[in-house]
Amino acid sequence: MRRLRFGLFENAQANDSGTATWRHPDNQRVRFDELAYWRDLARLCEDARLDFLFLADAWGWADVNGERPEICSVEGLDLPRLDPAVVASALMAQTEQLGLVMTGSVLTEQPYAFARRMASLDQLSGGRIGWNVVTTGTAETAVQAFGIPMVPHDERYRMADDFMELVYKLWEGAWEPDALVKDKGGVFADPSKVHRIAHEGPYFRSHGYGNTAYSPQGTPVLFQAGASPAGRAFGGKHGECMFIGAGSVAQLAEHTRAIRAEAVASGRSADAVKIMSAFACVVGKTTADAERKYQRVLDAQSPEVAVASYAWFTGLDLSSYEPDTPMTELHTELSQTQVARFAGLTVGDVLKDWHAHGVGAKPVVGTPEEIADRLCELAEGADLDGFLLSPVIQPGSTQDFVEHVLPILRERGVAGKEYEGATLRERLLGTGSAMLPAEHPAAAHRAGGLRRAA
Ligand SMILES: Cc1cc2nc3c(=O)[nH]c(=O)nc-3n(C[C@H](O)[C@H](O)[C@H](O)COP(=O)(O)O)c2cc1C
Repeated sequence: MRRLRFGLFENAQANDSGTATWRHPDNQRVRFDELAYWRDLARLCEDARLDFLFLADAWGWADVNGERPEICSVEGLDLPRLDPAVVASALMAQTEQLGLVMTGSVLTEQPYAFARRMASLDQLSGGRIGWNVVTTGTAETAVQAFGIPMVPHDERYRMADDFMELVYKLWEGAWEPDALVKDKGGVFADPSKVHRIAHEGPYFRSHGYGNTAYSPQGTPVLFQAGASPAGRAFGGKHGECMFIGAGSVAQLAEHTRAIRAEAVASGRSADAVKIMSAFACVVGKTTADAERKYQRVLDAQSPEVAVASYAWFTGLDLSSYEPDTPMTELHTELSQTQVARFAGLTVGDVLKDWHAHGVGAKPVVGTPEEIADRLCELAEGADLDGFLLSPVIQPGSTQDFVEHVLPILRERGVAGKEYEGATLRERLLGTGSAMLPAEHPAAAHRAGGLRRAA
């Protein structure tokens, strides 16, 4: 079996994934607004040699009939949060090798400013930055906050394509990697390696010079998690690493086949995209012990969050439908995945279940051996390249995984013991280069001879 990659899913807010676990006595997530919480967590990841810490993000909030329900404040469901770029920036100083991946939205960001922010992070971290490209699941409320028009689901992916082309020009084409000479007796930068860029796209335009020079990776490692047909096509074209939700071997295998087929359709090789599934687990000394531990997590959560939480991700108010309405009758311009995954169920079923794990799936609950077995079964059966550990509570879930499950995976030779490669791209993609490979669409925007040499 191939060597698997591991990342930790995080979110700079008190709760995660549409659940409200903050009341659990051992859950430290409620300290998301303290630097010490993030420092300790990042060091835990780095000491365990996890490949990266991922900071998810959302701009929007839950909206039911034009109002943010009170339960959202009572349970800290959707807001408040911190900016992931600021958290990543703080954490690069607390770590030396850990990859730092953050979500950034093509709907709300300005590409020129965003390109500079990411290049700055990549520069100062020595090439440890990844960007999870999202079109924003919570778009309907986010656009109100930004005072911009709503863009329908599939069009947001066309907008994303345009955004990518512009940031590729800035990251790959504006400054050549060896443009900075810094020779005090000669030149600071070689003018022949600094290029004017021009972009006149359907959504974005920019003319002029890049505000930052070529960073260690040029383009940060590109992550993507769209699961709708438009999302998969976008991921197959641009993504280097795709996140998929948790599921059965058959469900995950269907996802990986579709994503790899999209990569091939975009002229890339099937394994150019590394696919990581979200994975939550509750570890116990015995299966019964783990079940008890999980029950305490469930008991800490209020079922009242379900309506608001589902509306946050989909804009749909499930309380306004008859409970026996089939989920297939519902449509959203927000996260279509969160409707499609419940195809065989009714509105009532989803309302009963959603508060327990929100966008996530039920965790694997068991002994370290049972969890390691399940991870191996999923990876092998569904052609996965790794897992994104989704903690149930923090830092307990991460500690349990690192102390009890990871050593078993190492013994089996499926998890690495040391970081290999200096940059996040070299480590995750095994490309032997910090730069994107020549077959990736970004490489077409590279300036001069570097494009051919890549
Ligand atoms: C592991 C994982 C992490 C995700 N992180 C984010 C995130 O941080 N922000 C966000 O808006 N959507 C996030 N998503 C959702 C997707 O990126 C995508 O926006 C959503 O599924 C809607 O697009 P779709 O209809 O194409 O699936 C995540 C999905 C998965 C599986």
